[in-house]
Amino acid sequence: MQHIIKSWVKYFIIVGVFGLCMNLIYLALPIYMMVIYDKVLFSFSTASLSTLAAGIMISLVIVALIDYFRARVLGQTGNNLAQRMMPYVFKSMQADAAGIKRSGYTRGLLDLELLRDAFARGHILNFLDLPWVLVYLAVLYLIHPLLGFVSIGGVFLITLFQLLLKRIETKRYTVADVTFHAGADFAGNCLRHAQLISGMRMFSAAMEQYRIRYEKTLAARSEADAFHSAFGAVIRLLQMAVMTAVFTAGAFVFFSHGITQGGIFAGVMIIARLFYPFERSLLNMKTAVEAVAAYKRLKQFVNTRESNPKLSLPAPEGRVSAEAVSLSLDARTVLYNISLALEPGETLGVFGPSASGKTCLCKVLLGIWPPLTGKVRLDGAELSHWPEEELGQYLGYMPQTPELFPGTVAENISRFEVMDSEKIVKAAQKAGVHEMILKLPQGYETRIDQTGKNLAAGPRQLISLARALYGDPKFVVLDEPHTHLDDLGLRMVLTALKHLKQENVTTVMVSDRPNLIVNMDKLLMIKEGQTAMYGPAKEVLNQLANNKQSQQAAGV
Ligand SMILES: Nc1ncnc2c1ncn2[C@@H]1O[C@H](COP(=O)(O)OP(=O)(O)OP(=O)(O)O)[C@@H](O)[C@H]1O
Repeated sequence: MQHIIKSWVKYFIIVGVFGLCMNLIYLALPIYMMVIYDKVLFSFSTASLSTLAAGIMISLVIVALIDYFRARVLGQTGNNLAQRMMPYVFKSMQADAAGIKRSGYTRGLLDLELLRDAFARGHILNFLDLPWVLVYLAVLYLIHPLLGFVSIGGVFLITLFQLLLKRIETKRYTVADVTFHAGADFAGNCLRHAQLISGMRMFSAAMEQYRIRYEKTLAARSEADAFHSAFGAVIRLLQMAVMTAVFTAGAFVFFSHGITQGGIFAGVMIIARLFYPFERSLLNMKTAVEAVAAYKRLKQFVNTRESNPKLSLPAPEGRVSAEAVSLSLDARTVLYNISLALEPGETLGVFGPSASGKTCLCKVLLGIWPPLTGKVRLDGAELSHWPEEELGQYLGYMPQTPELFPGTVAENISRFEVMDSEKIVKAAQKAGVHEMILKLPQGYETRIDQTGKNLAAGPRQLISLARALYGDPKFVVLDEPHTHLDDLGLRMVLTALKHLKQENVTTVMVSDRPNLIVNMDKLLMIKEGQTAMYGPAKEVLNQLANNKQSQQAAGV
C-alpha cells in the first residue's frame, strides 16, 4: 500500500508549495498593520492607505484562490487514491471472506471511504499547516525576542494540554465507539434472524436488549461529548490568555521603545493566525485519528502486491483429480486423504451423513479452499497454477444455499459478465428453467432485490443452477441442488445432468437422493471426512446393498 501512497508524493508536493505561497502571503497582513500603524496613520496620506488596502485585498483574494485549488488538488488526490485502492480492497476482502482463516475484517471499503474523506474534505490540510507555526514563531521573535519567547512558551503550553486532553478524549470516544458497535452488531443479528424473532414474538425482548446496549452507548458518548466541550473551552481560554500575554509583553517592550505600536498589533495578529491550524486540527482530530486508524487497518489487511501474471493455459477438457487431499478448518481436520479421478464428461455422485465433509470437498475441488495436503488438478495443472479469471469460465458451481445478487435474473445467470442473450437463454434452457423464468413478472429482467430473497427458494435454486451452467464450463460442482425443489424442480436437475453429460462436462454432485445419483458414473461416500466407498456407481451401489444385507442378517 505504501507504494501507492508514494506514487502520490508529487501531489503532496504541489499541496505543500500551495501552502508555502498561502502562508507567506498571510504574513502580508501583519506587515500591512505595521505599515499602517507606524507610517500611514501619521502621514495622513489617503493615497498610500488606499494603495496598501487595495494591495492587501488582492493578496487576500489570491490566498483564497490558492486555498481553493489546494483543497481541490487534495480532494482529487483522495479520490484517485481511493479509485486505485478500491480493487485491492475489494479483492482482499473477498479472498478473506472466502478463505479458510477469515480475519473477520469486513469494513475495508468503509475504511477506504474514511481515508478518502479525510483527503477530500480537506481535514488533513490543517495538519499540513501545522509546521508553519514554527515560521510564525520565528517572525514573532524577529519582531521582538520577548514576543517570541512568550509565544513559544504559550504554544508549548497549549500543545502539551492539547496532547494530554486529546489522549483522554480519544480514549473516551473509543469506549463509546466500541459500545456502539456492540449494539449495532446485536441489531444486525436481530435483522438476520428477524423471522425467528417474529415467529416467537421476541420483539420486545430483542428491543430491550438493544436498548440496554444503546443506553450504554449514549452514556459513553455523552461523557465523551462533555469532555470534548470542556476540552475546547480550556484550549480557547489558553489561546486568549496567550494572545493577551503577547499583547501585554508588547506593551512592556513599547514602554522601553523596543517596539512600535504597529509591531504590537502585528504580533497579536500573527499569534491569532498561528492558532488557526491548532484550532482546526483540534476540531478535525477525531476524523484524523479515525483516518489514521483506517489506514493502518488497510495496510494490515489489504494485499496490494500484484501477483506475477500466470501463464495462460489451453482450454481444459475437464480431467479432474484430487490426490490425497486433506483439509483443516479451525485447527480441526475435516477431510482426510481423499483421492478421486474423473475423465472429461464423467459424473461423480458424493453422498454421506450430515457434516461428513461433502461441502468441504466441493470447495476444495473448486479451489475455494486450498487443501492442507494433497493436490487438486484440472487437466493436469494444479488449480492454483491457473490464471484466476481464465479458470472461472471453465467452472460452474451451485452452492448449497442459492445466493443471488441484487440485479436482474439475466445478470445473475450471466455472472454479471457482458450480457449475451443467447448464452443466458441457453444456460437457462440447459437448467430447464427457461419456461419458469418467462413466467416471472418481468421475465429475464425481473429484479432480485438487495436481500436476494424476493424470489422463492426453489426458483432461486434453479436460477443458481442456470448460473452454474452458463457459458462453456468444463467442470461443474452441484452441492445438493435439490434442497428446495419439488418433483418438477428435481426433474429439471435431472435434465440439467443429462445436458452436462451430452456436452461432456465433468460433474460432481452432492446428493442423498438415490434417484439423482444412481445414474452417475462414479460414487463417493464420505464418512467423517474420509472415503468410505469410492468407485464405479454399480460397484458402490452393490457394496452398499451387500452391506445392508449383512447388517439385516446380523440384525443390526
Ligand atoms: N467454515 C467452516 N469453519 C469451520 N468448520 C467448518 C466450516 N465449514 C464446515 N465446517 C465443518 O466441517 C465439517 C464438514 O462440514 P460440511 O459442510 O462439509 O459437511 P456436509 O457433509 O456437507 O454436511 P451437510 O450434509 O449437513 O451439508 C463439519 O464438522 C463442519 O462443522
